Amino acid sequence: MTMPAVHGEARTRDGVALSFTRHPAAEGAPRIVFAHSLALDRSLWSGVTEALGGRADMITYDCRGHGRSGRPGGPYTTGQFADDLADLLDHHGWTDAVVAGCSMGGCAAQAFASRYRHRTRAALFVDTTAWYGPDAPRDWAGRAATAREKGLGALVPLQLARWFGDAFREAEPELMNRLAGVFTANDLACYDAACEMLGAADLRRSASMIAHPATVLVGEDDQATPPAMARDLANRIGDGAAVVVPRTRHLTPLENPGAVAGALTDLLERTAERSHS
Ligand SMILES: O=C(O)CCC(=O)CC(=O)O
Repeated sequence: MTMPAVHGEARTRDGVALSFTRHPAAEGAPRIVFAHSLALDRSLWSGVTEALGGRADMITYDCRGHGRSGRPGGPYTTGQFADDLADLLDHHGWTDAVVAGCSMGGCAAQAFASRYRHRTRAALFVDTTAWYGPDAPRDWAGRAATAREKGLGALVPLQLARWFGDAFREAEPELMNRLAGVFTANDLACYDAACEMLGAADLRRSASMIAHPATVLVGEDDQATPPAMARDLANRIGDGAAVVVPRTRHLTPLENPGAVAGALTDLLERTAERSHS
């Protein structure tokens, strides 16, 4: 049975309000926390939480500097985003959880799974990477500069095309409008700080410290964090990871929530088997 969602606010150790939604489930259900991608918000995961409703106790939230959460100035780091996740779990009295993250949220999830190994039951990394490559600091600084000089609206056509293929964009005009609204509602300084964080992110060594059941899911047409980057991440993960490649682009939780829910279901089964063996 699906219970009503609960909305609330948790405080991080440095006093930032994190706005969250909890989708409760019966006592003993697996616990999953979801981190979203750059310049979007927790609604990225709506289709996935709907698909898993009642089968897992789930928390989605807006990362610092995003959505309805606090908007502190930078610099931002993936370690700080990992600490935010830990503080969110503390707020709910969760000692551990399955952590799922998409793109920027996938970097936060990687940082969490290596920094808080004892609090990670399993990890799902979606459309993400351990490292954006040698040109990343310059590329991400360029993205932030465009936003500062021309406004976030100038980036919307690029973003939509990076997130989804032509056919999906054409079939989902309302979703595209909604996402453009979420994207342009961001605070420029926070967007800048998040871009700088992604440019500087290098989680390649920490990936080897991840020693939990893990799945790396990547859209076969993802041009932001392509399948080669995802495979590199999977190969670096301590115990190895399952790799799932649906026919999507960069935001699989929106384009094919069923594929993400299926990967999570499989991951939960593998995690349960491992804890019984
Ligand atoms: O739009 C891009 O080129 C990359 C976006 C990205 O990887 C960060 C994110 O979506 O969180």
